[in-house]
Amino acid sequence: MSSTLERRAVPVGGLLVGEGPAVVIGGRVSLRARRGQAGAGSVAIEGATLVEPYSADDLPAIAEHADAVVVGASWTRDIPLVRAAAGLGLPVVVERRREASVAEWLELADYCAAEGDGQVILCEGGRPDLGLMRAAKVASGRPVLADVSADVGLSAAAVAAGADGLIVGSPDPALAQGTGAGTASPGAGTGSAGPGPGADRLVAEEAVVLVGALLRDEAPATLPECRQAIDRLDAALATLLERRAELAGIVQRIKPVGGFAGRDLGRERALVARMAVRAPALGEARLAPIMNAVIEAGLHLAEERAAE
Ligand SMILES: C=C(O[C@@H]1C=C(C(=O)O)C=C[C@H]1O)C(=O)O
Repeated sequence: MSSTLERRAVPVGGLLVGEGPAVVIGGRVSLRARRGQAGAGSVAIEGATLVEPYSADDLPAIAEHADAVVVGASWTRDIPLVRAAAGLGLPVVVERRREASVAEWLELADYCAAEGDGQVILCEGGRPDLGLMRAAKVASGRPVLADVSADVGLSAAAVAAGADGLIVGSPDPALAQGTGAGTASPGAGTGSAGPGPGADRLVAEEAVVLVGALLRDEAPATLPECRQAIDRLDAALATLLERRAELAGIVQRIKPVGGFAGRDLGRERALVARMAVRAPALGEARLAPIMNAVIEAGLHLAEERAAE
C-alpha cells in the first residue's frame, strides 16, 4: 500500500490532482455509457483525460491514449475488469458505487492501488454525496474528484467540501452512474453564462478559483505556482471588491447625505479594527490605508453614478 505522502497527489496528464489548486477536468469518455456499441479502437479517445472501459478489449487503447482509467460506479464488482484496468499502469479513478459505504469504496481503492502502481483517485458522481466524499478524503488521504456533470451548480459546494477536482461534461452522467438522474440543471445561482458544456466549465472554473482561494490550503513551492496562487486570490479579491463597491453605493443612496460629504470616519475606523482581527499580520496600521483606498474608490464610483 502506498504511503500517505505518495497518496496525496496523483498526476493525471498535465494536472496534479490533490495538491495545489483544485482542477477542472473535461474530456471524460465512458465507453460503457455508449454500451460498447463501438469498441475503443473505433471511438476517438485521443485527448480524453479519463476513460472508462466497456470491456477488457478497450484497455490497450486506453493505456495508449488516456491519462487515467476510470473504474466506473456500475461495475465495481466486476473484479476481473477492475483488476485489469488497475494494472494498466495509468492512474486509476475509482468511482463510488451508488450504494457503497465509505469503507467499501476505500477498500476498492486500496485494491486498485495494490494491483497498480498506487496512483488512485476517488471519484464521487451521479448526484454526488459531498459529505461522503469528504469523509473518504479524510479517512484515506487520497485525492477526490466530484463529477458535477449532472448538476454543475454543485461546483462551489464540492470545492468547499474538499474536492481536489471537478469533472464536468461527462457524456451522460445518468447513464454512466445508473442513477436515472438525467436532467442537468445549468448552474442555477452560479452566474452561468447559459446551458452547454462551455458554460458548465466556466461555472466549475469559477468555483475552483473563488472558493479555492478562500478555503483551500496551499503551499506553493515554485515562483510560477506562487504567482498562480496569487492570481487566484486576486480574482477572489476583485470579485469581493466589486460586490463591496455595489453595496457601498446602495448605502450612499440611502443615507441622508451620501458620497464624500457624508463620510463617516468612525465607521471606517471600526471596520478596519474588525478586519485586523482576521488579518493580524497586516494589522490596523497596514489595513487602514488599504481600506481608505477601497472606500474612496467606492465613493468616487457612487458620485460618478449619481451624476449620470
Ligand atoms: C458606506 C458608507 O459610507 C461611507 C463609506 C464606507 C465604506 O465604504 O465602508 C464607510 C463609511 C462611510 O464613510 C457608510 O456610511 O456605511
